Amino acid sequence: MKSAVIVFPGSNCDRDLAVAFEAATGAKPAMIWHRDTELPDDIDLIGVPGGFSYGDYLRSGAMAARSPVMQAVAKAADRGAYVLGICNGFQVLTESGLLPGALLRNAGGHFVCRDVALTVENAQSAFTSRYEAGEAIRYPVAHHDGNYFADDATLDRLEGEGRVALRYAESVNGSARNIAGILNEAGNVLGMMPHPERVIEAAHGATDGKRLFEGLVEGLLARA
Ligand SMILES: NC(=O)CC[C@H](N)C(=O)O
Repeated sequence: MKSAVIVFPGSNCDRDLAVAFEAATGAKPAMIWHRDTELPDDIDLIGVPGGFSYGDYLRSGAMAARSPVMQAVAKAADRGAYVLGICNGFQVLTESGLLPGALLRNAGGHFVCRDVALTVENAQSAFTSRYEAGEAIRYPVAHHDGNYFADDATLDRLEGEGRVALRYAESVNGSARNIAGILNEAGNVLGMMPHPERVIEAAHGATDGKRLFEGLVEGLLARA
């Protein structure tokens, strides 16, 4: 099972994500610099981490989305590799067109940094298979651009196709329909603002995020 974490100038959650991938898969992920143009053909799992790529200049994730490596990420996603974008990673995935919509400035204009209550909406994706549908969980958030926006037709489609994976169970950032995480059409790309990699071991004070990574590994083993 091969995993990779993409590193942009300004990424700051790449190592946390690497620790989470290693704990779940049993092997260290390849750390891939954003200028690289290729990923191994047999890559199974790609993490697009949180942080402030390019200092959030222009729009969060906009410049990173144009990094050479993102074409390789899109190609890997096309052939079914799992792609997990967390926080800035979610912003990069919307900016690069792998996921619909956009992450706008938080309603209220403040950076929000705290644990939030979430509901698992779809427990059938590879990312959420270890949770129950409707389960209440808590992950931390830390962002200023987490206000998910899409037009009504796109939102209706996401809801209708079960592509809202996670929803805030409280008011956090003004996101349309309280959306915290969405899937692509094929279900192998997930973008989410909350940070599961920050709650995977007892020392973190909570372990709600652990099952997300375990579910992914289970999904990959089932495919093999
Ligand atoms: N923790 C993060 O990934 C921060 C994301 C992003 N740069 C924001 O603040 O909106």
